[in-house]
Amino acid sequence: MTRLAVMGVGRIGGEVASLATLMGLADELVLYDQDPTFLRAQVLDISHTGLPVFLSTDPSDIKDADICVFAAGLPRNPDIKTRADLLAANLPVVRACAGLLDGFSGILVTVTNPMDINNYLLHRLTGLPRERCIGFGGQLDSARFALALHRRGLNGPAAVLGEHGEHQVPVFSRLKRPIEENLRLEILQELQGSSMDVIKGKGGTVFGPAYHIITLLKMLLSGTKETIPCSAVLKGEYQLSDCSLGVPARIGTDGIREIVTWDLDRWEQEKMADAGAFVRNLCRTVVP
Ligand SMILES: NC(=O)C1=CN([C@@H]2O[C@H](COP(=O)(O)OP(=O)(O)OC[C@H]3O[C@@H](n4cnc5c(N)ncnc54)[C@H](O)[C@@H]3O)[C@@H](O)[C@H]2O)C=CC1
Ligand SMILES: O=C([O-])CC(=O)C(=O)O
Repeated sequence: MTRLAVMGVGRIGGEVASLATLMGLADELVLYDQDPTFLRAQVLDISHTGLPVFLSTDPSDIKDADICVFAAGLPRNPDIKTRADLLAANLPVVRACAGLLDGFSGILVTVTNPMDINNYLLHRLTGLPRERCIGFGGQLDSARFALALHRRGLNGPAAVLGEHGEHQVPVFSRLKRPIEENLRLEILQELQGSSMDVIKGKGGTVFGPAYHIITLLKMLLSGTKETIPCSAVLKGEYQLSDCSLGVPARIGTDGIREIVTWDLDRWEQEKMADAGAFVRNLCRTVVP
């Protein structure tokens, strides 16, 4: 029996709950949202698939979930420039929802922006071990990076580390040929703006994130031990601590099995250090 909880069943949470049902990933879904009318509508809509999934809206069922996807809170609109600008608005949401995770011992997948800071905050507020707190965003950024490379006729493993935000760190040193600084900066700038193009056009990103969240859930449920970029609470890895940041991590049924150390080049090391400093400073403002 697999129980999946989704907190915040809007654009992202709703799509994940729907896809998980369609793909038969969970036997039980616990859905939670602050808007009871909307929550009821989402539950009814999923139930009308007729698929054999037990649906609960009782928040006390969240604590027994195997995995909880946290997607509650405000998304960006074209007036909100960076994901970090959502921190103040989503802080009360994270604090309120952390209370519902009392006694939860499954794996928490944090999606709500600013995701890295929220993942760290939820780790601290819930006391969940860091291996069970996975911040989602690196897979999505990496897919966008792969597209940017492909458009330029470049190939190779595309991975983005660092912040899920302005301080993202595309890893160029693992590509087949050296990439000079100007092109790196051009691609970085393109990646920084890629989700805003979707937000401006349709109100928010959904298909891309939902696909990669589902892929992550499948990894967690099957234990394939793949290495993916995701945000992890760091204790000295990449010379960083007291924050959560995008790093390569081997995933298994218990969450993060190992944070993998890649040899980054000087440009990437500097960008990682900048990302770490930026996220750590924000973490300090929210963690007592
Ligand atoms: N990490 C990533 O790669 C991505 C992160 N995001 C982030 O995910 C979050 C959700 O985005 P969307 O689904 O597009 O937003 P949305 O507005 O469609 O859905 C958010 C849901 O959260 C609910 N909510 C708000 N406050 C709540 C509370 N205190 N308790 C329970 N539910 C609450 C709302 O009622 C709403 O249904 C945003 O912060 C967005 O920036 C979105 C896409 C990708
Ligand atoms: O950009 C945003 O606000 C939503 C998000 O995190 C993404 O799609 O990567």
